[in-house]
Formats: sequence, C-alpha cells, structure tokens
Amino acid sequence: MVDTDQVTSHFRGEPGPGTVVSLESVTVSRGGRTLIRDLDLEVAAGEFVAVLGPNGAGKTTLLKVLLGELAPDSGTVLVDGRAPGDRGTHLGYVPQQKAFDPGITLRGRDLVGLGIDGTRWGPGWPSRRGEKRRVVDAALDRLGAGQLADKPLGRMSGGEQQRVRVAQAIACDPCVMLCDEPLLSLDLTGQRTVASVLDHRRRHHGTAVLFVTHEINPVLPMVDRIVYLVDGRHRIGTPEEVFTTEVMSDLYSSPVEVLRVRGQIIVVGDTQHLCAEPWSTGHHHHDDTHPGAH
Ligand SMILES: Nc1ncnc2c1ncn2[C@@H]1O[C@H](COP(=O)(O)OP(=O)(O)OP(=O)(O)O)[C@@H](O)[C@H]1O
Repeated sequence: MVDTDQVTSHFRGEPGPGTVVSLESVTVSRGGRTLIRDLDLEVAAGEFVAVLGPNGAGKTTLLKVLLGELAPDSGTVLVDGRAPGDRGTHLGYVPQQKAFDPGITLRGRDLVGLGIDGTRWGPGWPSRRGEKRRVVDAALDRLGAGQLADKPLGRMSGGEQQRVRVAQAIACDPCVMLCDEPLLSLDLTGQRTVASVLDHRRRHHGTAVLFVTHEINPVLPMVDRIVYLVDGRHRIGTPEEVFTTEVMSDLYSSPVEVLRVRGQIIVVGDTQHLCAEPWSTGHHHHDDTHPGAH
C-alpha cells in the first residue's frame, strides 16, 4: 500500500527550490462534505501531475483552490511562491468545457489575446500591438488552430473551441497550467496536439501541469505523478505506485482489480471509477467489464 505520508514525506515546511505549487495540510469542504483532507503536495517545475477520481470527488475543487477562487478550510497554498489568485502569477487555466453561446462574436484571436491582457502580465505587456499579435498567432499555431484566428467562437465546433482555449492558456507563458479535462470533445488528432503542446511546455519551459482527467491512458506516458481523490481520501504517487489492486481497493473501500494490457491501465470493479481507455476510442464505455466513469 502506498502510504500518503511516506510518498509525500519530502515535503515539510518551506517549499523546495523549483517548486511551483505547494499545498501543506490542505483540507477543503464543499456543500458540507470534506472533499480533500490533509493534502500535502509539492509540484516541481516541469512536473506533470494527473488529478483523478470519480465524479464529484473534488478535482475541479482542487483547481479552484489553486486559482484562488475557493479558500480551503485550513492549510497553506502557494502557487509560484504567491498566494493563490495573485495577479502576478503566470498561470494558464483551461476550464472544464462548456460550449460558448452560439451568438458570441468574439473571435479566436480575441480569446487568446485575453489570456495575455489578463492581469497576469501586468498592464502594458506586450507593450506593442504587433508583439501581442505575434504571441497570439504563435499560440494558435502551436495548437494547429491558425485558421481559427478570425472565426467567431460561437461558430466553432466544441473541439475547435477547446484548441483555442488551450492556446489562450499557453499564451501568457505560464509557469503552471491547470487543465480541467482538456481532451474532452477533441478528436484523436486534437488530443495528441493538446497533449504534445503540454508536454513540450513542461519539458522546454519548465511549466508545471496539473491535469484533471477521467482517462489516464491518453496521457500515461507523460504522467510523473497522480493525485487520486475518492470520497475525502487521497493517494499521491507515480502511476506504478497508485495503480495497484491494493491501493485502488483501499481508496474505493471496495474490491477493485487493476490490469495492464498492452501498456494501458484498466481498472475493473463494481464501483464507479476511472476508465482507462486507449487513444483510439475517444468515448466512454458503460459496461461492467470496462467500467466507464460516466
Ligand atoms: N458551488 C458549489 N457549491 C457547493 N458545492 C459544490 C459547488 N460546486 C461543486 N460542489 C460540490 O463539490 C463536490 C466536488 O465537485 P467537483 O466539481 O470538484 O468534482 P470533480 O471531481 O471535479 O467532479 P467531475 O468529475 O464530475 O467533474 C461535488 O459534490 C459538488 O456537488
């Protein structure tokens, strides 16, 4: 069994050098339920952390705490050495997907530009309009979305909107990216593009990535650590440490079996949990042998 204290025992007191996100003894409740209890977590520059758990476990809640939108009941939270929500923090956020209103006339370029205008860079950056345009175009290009620059958001497909959202999140050159199920509604190419953009950012720019997902397999090759939340309990560790029959059964308080098939993780049990799907399916299953999360 992975003991939470053991896995996180390196974290005591001050965040270490290169730490981008640190949480110490963080407890968060919502609607009268404690979702996160005594969470200790340090995320290093360049680290890719997947946040997993069933519906309602508190994954989005954890991101909201890091964004400064929600205060924990207790504990200490720092993002790039600052209090969450500090305007000086270079933070990229890809919110849980919600379609834009079809009537919205804002264009792709405008949305990405907002990621730069946002107060994070402080007023006046980039000071020249040409420079801003270059940064916006580069961000869209990275997502293979150059052709969406002048398209109104309301007339984009869900997947196109998602690419533009990710472009917006990287445009401010973030030191941390908080991504809430960013692969949803993307086709295979879109999923690969987004995953590789995130991987490139963390490798070449030291961006720490917190990635909320229901499906570990599409990002498994780049995941350094997992934070797995279930019903107020959590486990932190590498995929090898967390995805074991013992740890998962303990987390779910119910017998769960973890299988590895051709490099993919499959979780089998009679409780609602993570569905581990291959890249190619792109949709959720709902049967007992390959239990879909939703
Ligand atoms: N504004 C709110 N006020 C009170 N409770 C809330 C609020 N938003 C969410 N909750 C509750 O907090 C719990 C955690 O929600 P959260 O969105 O963090 O879960 P999640 O793990 O991201 O779930 P999902 O996989 O469904 O996205 C849920 O039980 C939810 O009902």
